[in-house]
Amino acid sequence: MTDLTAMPQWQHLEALASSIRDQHMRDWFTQDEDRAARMQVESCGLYLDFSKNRVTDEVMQALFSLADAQGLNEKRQRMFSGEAINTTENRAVLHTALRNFSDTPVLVAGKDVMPEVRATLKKMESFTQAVHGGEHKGYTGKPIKHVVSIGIGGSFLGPKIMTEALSPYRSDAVRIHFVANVDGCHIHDVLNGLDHAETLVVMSSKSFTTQETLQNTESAKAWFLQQGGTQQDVAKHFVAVSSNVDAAVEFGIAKENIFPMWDWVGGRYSLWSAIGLPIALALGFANFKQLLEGAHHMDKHFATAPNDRNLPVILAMLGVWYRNFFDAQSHVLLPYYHYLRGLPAYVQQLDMESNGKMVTQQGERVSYPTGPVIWGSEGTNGQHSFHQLIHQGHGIIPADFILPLNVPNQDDTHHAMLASNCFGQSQALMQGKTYDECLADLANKELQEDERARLAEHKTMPGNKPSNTILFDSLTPHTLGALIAMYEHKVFVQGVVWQLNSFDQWGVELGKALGNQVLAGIQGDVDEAKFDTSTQQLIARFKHANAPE
Ligand SMILES: O=P(O)(O)OC[C@H]1O[C@H](O)[C@H](O)[C@@H](O)[C@@H]1O
Repeated sequence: MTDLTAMPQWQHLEALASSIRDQHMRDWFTQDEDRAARMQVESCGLYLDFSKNRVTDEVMQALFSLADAQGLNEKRQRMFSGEAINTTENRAVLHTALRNFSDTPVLVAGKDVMPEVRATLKKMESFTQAVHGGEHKGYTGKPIKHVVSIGIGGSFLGPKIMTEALSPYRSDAVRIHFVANVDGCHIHDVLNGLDHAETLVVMSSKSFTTQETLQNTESAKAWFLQQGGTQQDVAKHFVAVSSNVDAAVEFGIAKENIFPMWDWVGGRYSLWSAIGLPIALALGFANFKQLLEGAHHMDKHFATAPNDRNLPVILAMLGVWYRNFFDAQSHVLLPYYHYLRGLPAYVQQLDMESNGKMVTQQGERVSYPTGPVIWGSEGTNGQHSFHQLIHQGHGIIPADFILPLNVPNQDDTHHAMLASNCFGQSQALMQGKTYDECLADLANKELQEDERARLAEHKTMPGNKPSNTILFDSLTPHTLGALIAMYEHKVFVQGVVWQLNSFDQWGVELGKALGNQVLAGIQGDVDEAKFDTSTQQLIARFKHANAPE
């Protein structure tokens, strides 16, 4: 494989980066009245203004050439058609099949997966309707009023964050609660006060081997039995979602209560599968289906739109530009919508678990930076804390501002303030405030000249800080589906450019394995001498603090 950094497309980008490094976006906007009108795209209900980026038309074309040279078209086609592009686990990558509402079959090793996908959706629909309609009753005959969703990682973030984002669509039929952490405080707080006879537990684990989820489900089961349920009643109150059906049955979940998924669905891409059951239970199946349809819409856009009109491709290549040619270490997501406050955490797993890698598909060490740190939180809160660093800190942190143009049940003044803060921040980041402007502001102050100069230096904002602004009419399930799929495909495109396998997660696997070994150490099942001395002393302290009196 050619070294990425030796490719002519890469070197051309390096030259372009040097040539524009000292230019300011502020001047570009003044000199080019059409800039904003040219650098905008709209599709699937999402509008993107990417004009506040440190790019010229020539840079964008050069970025697209790099994507093409890296085989984006062919690799995208291979993903959609079910080839085993996850080459370290020899798996297809088909979250797109889970939301495929076309008639096109999707083959994995020669077998069409669509009939199974449709059958599982049907099962989810019937189950959701039975719970909401009161036909699925608890063991005492009471209807289900509370759903406790247990899972972690992709089996938690998608259901939790999508449900939260679509709060205005929540069904009154049930209340949903999420438990992820193995920290007992979490499950204790959630179960405390619930009536076991009207509670349904949805246990979600693709692998059915995840320690946290197994333990939390055991604790929920113990609580259920302690409250008066019997082993026989468990079937009415516990269902599971897993690709490991045998392990789920062995664990004690009735076979008919298991919603299948498949190894070609990655954990962080799984909300579209039966892992989304808690979303359907919280919002109703019709809304869950709308979410899938929005994502399908984005899939079609991603597969067919030319690069310069293609939302995921544009976002991905801007990210490559800053990561590789401007040394940006991180990327910040700023949703200006309280219900979408979980988006940074969602994209954190999606992006960092996918592209936080240093070895190419061919097993060679990369010689260039790959996935950035993803972080962020809701606006306007961040403006009163970490935005300081984005405005005046060292280096650049590209930002995505995300705002619904309409919000349900809200005061117009609040929303106008929210929007003006959002637009005002991206404007401030772009234009900054010059030393001379700051000096002029201090002109009337009774200060010595050198003091005035010193203060002006502190107040100067360099500007030239890049951002995208993503707007949509209101956050419907359809729009949210499109938004999430857009970020999924952005991550895919970057993985293609960086030559990574975006679909495995060996780093996480090691942590899981070592965690289990340490547990065996704490429980006295293995010789502690096998651990390093630091780990030994930590275990010893823990044991001492927990020793029986
Ligand atoms: O669904 P499970 O098999 O329980 O896995 C839950 C999570 O486990 C790991 O930490 C993986 O890195 C995640 O991608 C996955 O979502």
